[in-house]
Amino acid sequence: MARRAQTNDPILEAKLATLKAAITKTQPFASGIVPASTSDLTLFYGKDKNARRIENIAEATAEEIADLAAACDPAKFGLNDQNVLDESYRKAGQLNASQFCSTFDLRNSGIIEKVRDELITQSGLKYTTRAELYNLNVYGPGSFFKAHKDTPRAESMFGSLVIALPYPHEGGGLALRDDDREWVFNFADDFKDEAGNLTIPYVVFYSDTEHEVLPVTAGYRITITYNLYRESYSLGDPVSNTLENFNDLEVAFENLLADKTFLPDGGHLGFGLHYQYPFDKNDKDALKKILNYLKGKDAKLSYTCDQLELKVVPHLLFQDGLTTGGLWWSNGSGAVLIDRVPNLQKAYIENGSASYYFAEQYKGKIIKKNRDYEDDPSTEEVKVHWVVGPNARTKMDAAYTVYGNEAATAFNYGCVCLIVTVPPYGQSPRARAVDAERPVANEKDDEQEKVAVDPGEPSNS
Ligand SMILES: O=C(O)CCC(=O)C(=O)O
Ligand SMILES: [Fe+2]
Repeated sequence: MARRAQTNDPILEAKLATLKAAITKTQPFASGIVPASTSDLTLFYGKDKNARRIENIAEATAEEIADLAAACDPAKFGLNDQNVLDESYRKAGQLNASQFCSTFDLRNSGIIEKVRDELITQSGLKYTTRAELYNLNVYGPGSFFKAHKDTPRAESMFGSLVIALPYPHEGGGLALRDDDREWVFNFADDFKDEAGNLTIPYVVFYSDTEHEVLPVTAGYRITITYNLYRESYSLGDPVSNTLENFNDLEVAFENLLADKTFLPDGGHLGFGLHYQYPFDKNDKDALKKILNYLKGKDAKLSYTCDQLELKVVPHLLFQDGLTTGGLWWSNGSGAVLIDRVPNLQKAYIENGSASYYFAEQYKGKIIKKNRDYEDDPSTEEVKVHWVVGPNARTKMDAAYTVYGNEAATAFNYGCVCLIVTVPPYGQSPRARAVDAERPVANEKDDEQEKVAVDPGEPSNS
């Protein structure tokens, strides 16, 4: 059978584009400076009973800093599930949380409130943050840490915080990258405020944001890192609704739902998520839980769907012809969405199709038939209209090969799509027309959905 032509309906495409345009860019970080009094700047460190003490790091002598640098271990990094020492990738000294103590008082510094205001509530979320002390890093001349993401240590880990102790150095910018955007923070420029008072600069970012420490050219760059965990959670902080542009997406959705020519028989909208999410590889229900800890604009999308009572289900996308967890899936360009975390250890398909395997084993939805199985009538193809097409982040192989700051253990970043179900026009008045009642609850069960047969193909965007 000839390949069916893709249903490229320019009017529909234009409508989907209005939704995409309303998903505004958000920053993956918050940054600033906090005042530092001399009582914040004492550092104790050591690996034996005789800990050393630097009274005021800002005034430390060269000997004191040399002694600190000598006490550090060479920092490793995580390549998949191994901790690797490779000074062409990461060259720095490190002490772990049991080997140093700083008098800097994070809890009273105001940084946690900044995280709340700038990273959490702006997405329509509300949760408290627990910060766990992680490492002290000492970068002397020639030290650096190449591009990586921070290894998630739990499902609830969302952020990484770096503070810099005010010791002079040159170079060593912290670069953050998000798609085609890059920000570089030179902490050494921020050790004093305009009035000349000592300050501590910080950057807090979603841990899956690619970042890099550029080479230090002089002096010592001394940072303390913390892992940030989400503690209690609830949707919809009213504060966020007052933010500019916050409702753009809701309005765009409402306009489409009120338009009777927009998917009159209902359908599925696909959104490749912008961020990656840690989930427990051994918890098959882990995927559903990510709705509780989305970040930035992903959280805003789910919040908006919740407001409109649209059903949202997280899925993983597998495509044929990709390596996944070291396995090579067959060619044939099929694609499948599954709504649970598969056991990749068990999944070995020598000559078959990954999409068919996942469809069968995990009740996946084939969104594009493998060429070799095209005539197989047993499988329906589900049409997904991609608002934000699956991208590099949405591919599972990206999730299973990771440069992290520590070896991955039980948690992996997953690349997740949200599939939003649009009810047929007139069937769900709350969803389809702004001021009507809505009959169906926004259930998040794992039942297979009944879907229309319609050929489809994910598009890259
Ligand atoms: O020292 C820094 O600025 C960041 C260190 C880092 O990225 C890490 O420890 O994972
Ligand atoms: Fe890092």
